[in-house]
Amino acid sequence: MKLLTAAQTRQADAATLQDEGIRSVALMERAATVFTDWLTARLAPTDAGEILVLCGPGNNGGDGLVAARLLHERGYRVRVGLLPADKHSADFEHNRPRLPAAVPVADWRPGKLPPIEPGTVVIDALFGTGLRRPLEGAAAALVRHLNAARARVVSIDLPSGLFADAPQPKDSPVVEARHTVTFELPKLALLLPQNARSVGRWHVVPVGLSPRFLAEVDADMHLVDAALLAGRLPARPTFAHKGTFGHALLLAGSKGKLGAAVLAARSCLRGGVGLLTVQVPAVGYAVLQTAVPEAMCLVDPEKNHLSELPDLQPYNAVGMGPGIGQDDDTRAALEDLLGSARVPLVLDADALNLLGANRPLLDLLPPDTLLTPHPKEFERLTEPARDDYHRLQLLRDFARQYRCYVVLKGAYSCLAAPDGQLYFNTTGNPGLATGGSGDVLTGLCLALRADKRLAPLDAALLAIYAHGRAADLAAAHTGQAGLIAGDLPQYIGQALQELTTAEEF
Ligand SMILES: NC(=O)C1=CN([C@@H]2O[C@H](COP(=O)(O)OP(=O)(O)OC[C@H]3O[C@@H](n4cnc5c(N)ncnc54)[C@H](O)[C@@H]3O)[C@@H](O)[C@H]2O)[C@@H](O)CC1
Ligand SMILES: Nc1ncnc2c1ncn2[C@@H]1O[C@H](COP(=O)(O)OP(=O)(O)O)[C@@H](O)[C@H]1O
Ligand SMILES: [K+]
Repeated sequence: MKLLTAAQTRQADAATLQDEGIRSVALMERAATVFTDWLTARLAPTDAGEILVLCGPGNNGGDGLVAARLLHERGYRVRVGLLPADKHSADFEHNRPRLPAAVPVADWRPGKLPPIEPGTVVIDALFGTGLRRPLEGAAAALVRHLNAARARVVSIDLPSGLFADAPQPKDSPVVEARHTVTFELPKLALLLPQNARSVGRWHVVPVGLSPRFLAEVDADMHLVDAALLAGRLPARPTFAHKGTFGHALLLAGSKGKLGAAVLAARSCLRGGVGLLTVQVPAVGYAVLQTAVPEAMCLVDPEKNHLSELPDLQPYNAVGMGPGIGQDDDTRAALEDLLGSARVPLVLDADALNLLGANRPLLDLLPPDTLLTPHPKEFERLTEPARDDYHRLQLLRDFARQYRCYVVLKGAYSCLAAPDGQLYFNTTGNPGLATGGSGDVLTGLCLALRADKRLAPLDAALLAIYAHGRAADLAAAHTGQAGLIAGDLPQYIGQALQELTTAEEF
């Protein structure tokens, strides 16, 4: 699925009107109806009390007016507060007189803002994708007043005050919603940690935007969902043998961090690799052979840390990083790997920290290398980001400059491709916020990069999605708090199976 900018969202609206030959008030009616359906499915009239609908001057306010009318018709008690404005959109003007007389309407002016009782259900229809500048004056006063009340706020399309795809100044107010019900596609703003307090939980409701436009529009941001991945993971052929899926080499572990090697190795195997060899420092030999008997084990000459590479000739992909520490010898081995590898690389954790501490090594990164930093590791590779939007820009620039794939990990992990496209993952849950879950991702990335049938982009997309999906499957049994990284590998097979393309008839 594509992610649209605010400008593209406006174009999508216009294309929908044109393709369907309808007027914009009809689309507004449709949007407000699906919003109202969403709300009434979750909130009975008896639990709602009197719902307050706060309307701005544009089409977001128009949606609010229609929702107020529909809620009244469905037996809810409703009142409307209007933000005073010199000018209103045509569709707002169209719907203002259609409010039933039984719905009280008042202008909500600064200095005379009525109290909002705690627990009141408030529909925030002040501003949506048409916000042009940060809120100030009457709008800012109203939003501050609303945020001070401990209301149950549901925002239509976007929390008012938030730009759909750009940061706002820190001191400009934004509605703090419990739920944001957004139309057709999520907006970038909903995916970023810095907006979590405003967005609450977000939900997408369909308004039937032009499928033609959505197929044709040239987006540079995408959501990684099952539809995007359809057809990217071929079934295992009947006469497959272990060579079909590649031989991976994993360089992982140091004294006290052998667990990272074990987790990544198990994950790589569950990811479907044909053969796996793990090189660990001597201290890890018995650990690896016992914990992961399916993997072959090479022993580094050093006892406690990695110091050199084996002959790379047999391998189809090499992964390095989980638990390796940052010894000078290990840095030398990484440098050797960057200089000599002729197969896909996956770099994570301390391999990234070593790159960050030795920036000239970045120029040795082979094209199509897959890096999986969390935000702190990414900062070490680049620079501190001013905000989440700036971090995405740095991510995009980095992937372009080094022609590599970079997964910025977290909720809605973002993969940047060498062509500057961004892909936001939709699977996973906060149960993944536990030590070792990143090591599991590394192992899975390595397995899919070793599979010669997969393009680099597809391998990376499949890995981040299946990793999160495995966590969702695991959490159904363990709960989020009880989820540990060691639970994840056993669900990777199911996660991948769900994505596997059935053989065509
Ligand atoms: N255009 C369409 O066909 C549809 C639009 N929809 C709704 O329309 C919204 C977008 O509507 P609009 O484009 O009218 O935009 P908004 O309603 O989000 O805001 C635009 C209005 O606010 C004013 N404004 C912008 N920034 C301001 C600021 N900082 N301070 C004070 N006033 C400010 C503008 O002058 C304009 O009157 C969407 O978010 C969605 O809720 C839905 O009805 C679906 C269909
Ligand atoms: N709140 C969250 N929601 C979804 N995924 C998350 C969340 N927190 C962490 N993750 C995922 O968990 C993994 C954590 O990786 P990382 O920070 O490297 O952990 P570690 O170093 O302990 O292995 C990443 O894949 C990240 O996307
Ligand atoms: K809104």
